[in-house]
Amino acid sequence: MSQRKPIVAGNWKMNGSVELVEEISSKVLSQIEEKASLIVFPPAMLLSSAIEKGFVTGTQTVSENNSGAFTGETSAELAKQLGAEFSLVGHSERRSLFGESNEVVAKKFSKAQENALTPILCVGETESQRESGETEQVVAEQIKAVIEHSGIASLSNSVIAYEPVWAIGTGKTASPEQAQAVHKFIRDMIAEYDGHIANELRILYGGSVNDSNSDLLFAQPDIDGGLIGGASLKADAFLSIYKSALGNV
Ligand SMILES: O=C(CO)COP(=O)(O)O
Repeated sequence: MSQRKPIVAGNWKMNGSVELVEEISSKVLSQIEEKASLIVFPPAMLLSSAIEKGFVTGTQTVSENNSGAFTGETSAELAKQLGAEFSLVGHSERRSLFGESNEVVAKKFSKAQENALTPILCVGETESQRESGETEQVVAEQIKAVIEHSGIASLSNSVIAYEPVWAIGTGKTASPEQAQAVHKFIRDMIAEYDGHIANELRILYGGSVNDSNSDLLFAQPDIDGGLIGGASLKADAFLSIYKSALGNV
């Protein structure tokens, strides 16, 4: 069991509604305890509603630019003004559907921090990369791109989410042992730069987490909570996953 405060984060992707913000807030917010954080990442259009209801929030991505002629982009500066506190960067859907390279993700990470948003850096391998034994190399490269761009100290004010691409939205969760092995690899890799940062860093697991597998996943020594997709859209399941995190501290 770690001293790190766990996080249960809900990535709504392009789902949800004003009604869902209301429903989840009314069922979940009264159950929040100091010892574990709950964060929601709604679509940008619902950010204000979620903040008004009292959620701790973040954006699902940020632009690597501050402002200007970038139609459709999400500004870290404006998100901060609205009251957002976090931003996902490098989610695998952004990498695969919107062509975000490790270098672009590193710029977004730094733009989030420049605007006092805490980045949650998403990393993870595809199924074919796992099958060919490249998991550690892929994850290491994704993290090293950020270290090269912003320095190792930048990780002290960030969170990492390990989300194997093959487990996202597929119902194929990584086993607690498989997830723990990669989380430990990430922590050990960062410890080679700075042991203190590695020890303090929260590393979340994401990929088909639900209220039946969250207990065992969160009990692993290097898993500090979860980044939840589909199950974060259902108030009861999301609450029960949050309670798994509470149960592990
Ligand atoms: O992508 C995810 C969270 O960012 C995981 O999604 P699922 O929980 O729906 O697999």
